[in-house]
Amino acid sequence: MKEKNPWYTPLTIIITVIGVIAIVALVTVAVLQNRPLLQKYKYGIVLDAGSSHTALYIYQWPAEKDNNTGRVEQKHSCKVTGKGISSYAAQPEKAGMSLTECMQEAEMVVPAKRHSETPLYLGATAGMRLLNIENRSASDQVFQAVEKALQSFPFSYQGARILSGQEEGAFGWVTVNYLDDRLKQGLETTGALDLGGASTQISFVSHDYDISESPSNSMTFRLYGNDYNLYTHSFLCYGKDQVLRMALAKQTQLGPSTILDPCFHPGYTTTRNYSSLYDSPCVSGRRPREAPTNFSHKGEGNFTKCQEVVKSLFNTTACKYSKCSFNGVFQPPLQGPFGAFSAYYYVMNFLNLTDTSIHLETVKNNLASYCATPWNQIKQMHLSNVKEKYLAEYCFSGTYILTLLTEGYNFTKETYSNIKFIKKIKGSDAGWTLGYMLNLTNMIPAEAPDSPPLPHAGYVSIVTVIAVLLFILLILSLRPVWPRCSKQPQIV
Ligand SMILES: Nc1ccn([C@@H]2O[C@H](COP(=O)(O)OP(=O)(O)OP(=O)(O)O)[C@@H](O)[C@H]2O)c(=O)n1
Ligand SMILES: [Ca+2]
Repeated sequence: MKEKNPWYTPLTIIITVIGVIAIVALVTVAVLQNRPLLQKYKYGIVLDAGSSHTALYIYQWPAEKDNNTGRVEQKHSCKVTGKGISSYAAQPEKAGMSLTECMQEAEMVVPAKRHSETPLYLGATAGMRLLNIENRSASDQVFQAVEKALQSFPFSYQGARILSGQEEGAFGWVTVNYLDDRLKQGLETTGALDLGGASTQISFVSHDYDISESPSNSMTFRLYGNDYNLYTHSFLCYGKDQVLRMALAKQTQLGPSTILDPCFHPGYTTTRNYSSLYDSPCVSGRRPREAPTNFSHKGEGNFTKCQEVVKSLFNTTACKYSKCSFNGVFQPPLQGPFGAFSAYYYVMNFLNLTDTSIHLETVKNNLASYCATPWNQIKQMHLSNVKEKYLAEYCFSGTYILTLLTEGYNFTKETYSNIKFIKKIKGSDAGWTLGYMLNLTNMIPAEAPDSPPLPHAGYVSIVTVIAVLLFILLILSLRPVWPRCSKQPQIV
């Protein structure tokens, strides 16, 4: 008699079909239930009203995660044409008008249905701090004009204000460490070095930092369940444009009609106006009594002499603390890696000196030979793609940066390589704006967010494996029944 295959019984077929359908249904439910929702974004806009220029940044993050784990990233940036808003002190309405083009761009970039819920902030830094010191009512008028302009756009306007130096430094630090994913993971943090046109900031976590020594330099944060005790300081007037004024003021102290400046290339010559040079609170006290209207500014191209001029702008003798950077400002021992951005990056990138693994002496030698290059030659090489104003100043700026880092902040030839000159981190610009927005929108929680114990893919795989195992078990448990019914020995 032909033996019937027990696997082909109707019962087995029915069980198999039902089992397969059940597994498919189970896995489909698991996949669909936990599938990330269709990516929808929310947006935030921050205007960085710096001393030299204004830039607009648009950030985006997944809509369903805005309160904790979602990654905020830079979606778009727009550089406002013209100078910083503080330069419009004499005609404030123009400060507002200058923002129009970038704001219109923002209207295009942010989807219309998100406009009304998109927060819009403007933060002003050292240029407005100086204007506020110099002429309070002019600074108020600039703000009024800017507010009026920003309110005419369909976003959720959240205000325009001057950031304190501490905020500027601390938010730059938050940005760098947020983008590097160091905060969420509780890793060692990166210090932040920001060099602007009118001020410069240094911020880092130092374990040897005793807050009580200088409470005004301390900022404490609790982020993702970790406590940070941040040291931060902003030096007003030590941004590269104001330092250049101070350097020129130092050299024109006696009111000569010609100065031979070691920080500019040999053959460089221009006429400058005494009044506009001294038109800043950073130098106004030094104006010579009997100065001619103009002076002739000629280059000499001598790095060593230039460094002496720059060094003379740092007071490194007076210090009432255990340790100081310069001008009597407390600074704990430097610690960890540092990211140096904004003008640090622009200048060192132009000079091809962003590689900090190169020995500091070699960096200085390269800069010295760049400074000694005749102005004509420099123009021939770069004028086609770099603005003449920037170009003329890179020797000075490079010298200032190296002097600030070594003589000011006390980086040594050994610790210089801890610095990385950076512009962007994972597509977002390094700067204070992202940290500012994250803080104002409470997007970094103080405590570590609860996350599901398993990632989505892991969950689906485990459900699938368990379902298949159960099914096999079911089949196997039925199996002993079949041979008994079909293979019964024949009793003769
Ligand atoms: N390609 C560029 C762009 C800018 N700069 C210089 O970099 C400085 C400005 O840096 P930035 O970070 O934009 O300063 P602000 O934010 O405008 O100034 P602050 O932060 O002090 O308010 C200015 O001296 C500008 O001349 C430069 O040398 N090369
Ligand atoms: Ca800046």
